[in-house]
Amino acid sequence: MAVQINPSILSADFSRLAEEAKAVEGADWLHVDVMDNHFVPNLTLGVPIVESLAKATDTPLDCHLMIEDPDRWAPQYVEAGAGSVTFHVEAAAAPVRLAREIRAKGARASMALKPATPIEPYEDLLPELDMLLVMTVEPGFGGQAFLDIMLPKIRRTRELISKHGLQLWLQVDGGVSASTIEQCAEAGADVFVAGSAVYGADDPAAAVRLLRDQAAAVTASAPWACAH
Ligand SMILES: O=C(CO)[C@@H](O)[C@H](O)COP(=O)(O)O
Ligand SMILES: [Fe+2]
Repeated sequence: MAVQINPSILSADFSRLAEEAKAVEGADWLHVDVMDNHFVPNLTLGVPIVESLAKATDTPLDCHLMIEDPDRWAPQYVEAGAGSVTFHVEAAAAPVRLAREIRAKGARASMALKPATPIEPYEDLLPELDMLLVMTVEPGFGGQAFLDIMLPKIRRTRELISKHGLQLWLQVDGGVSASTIEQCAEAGADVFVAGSAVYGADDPAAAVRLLRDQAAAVTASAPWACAH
């Protein structure tokens, strides 16, 4: 699979969301951070805004739910138009049932791990997922510094995906920029969320292209990338 770059709308100007979404058309997905001020200490947006964004752009929506009770809420984000819905395993009561429900409703099912959550206990869940998100900052805010101590977890996750011969995508989110994306790609990530690195650039669409070229140059020689 080719590498994918998902700009995070969290770093955009919220008074011009539709324009900001259009500014990154050409990106693979638009990453939408949903925060409820309970699972994380920040409050962003919810179902009605996702519904509006889905109408405002042709780029598919990658909804990252940083909320309590995703078992109840995640299906509503599929109905709102998200093409991919990520729930946090730390918040889900029944992650397998939830992943199956998201898929049954027609979206890609994805599960996220906070920095202190290991991947190993969830090895058996991987076949239920279309994507696994390894957070490279503590969830809650854009513009934080990349946690390079997450690189071994990215590497171990890629090894587990290869060991089971799975096709699921491995996403990284938090502090991904021109100076960190290559390390993430080397470790085995193939889907890259970038907020401040894209929306903080003078030309967000060009920033997406540059990040994609950087990551692609690394994964071109990765054995797991060739197998896709
Ligand atoms: O989920 C989150 C933060 O919790 C992210 O999606 C951020 O929005 C990424 O922003 P940058 O770290 O790239 O600025
Ligand atoms: Fe996110």
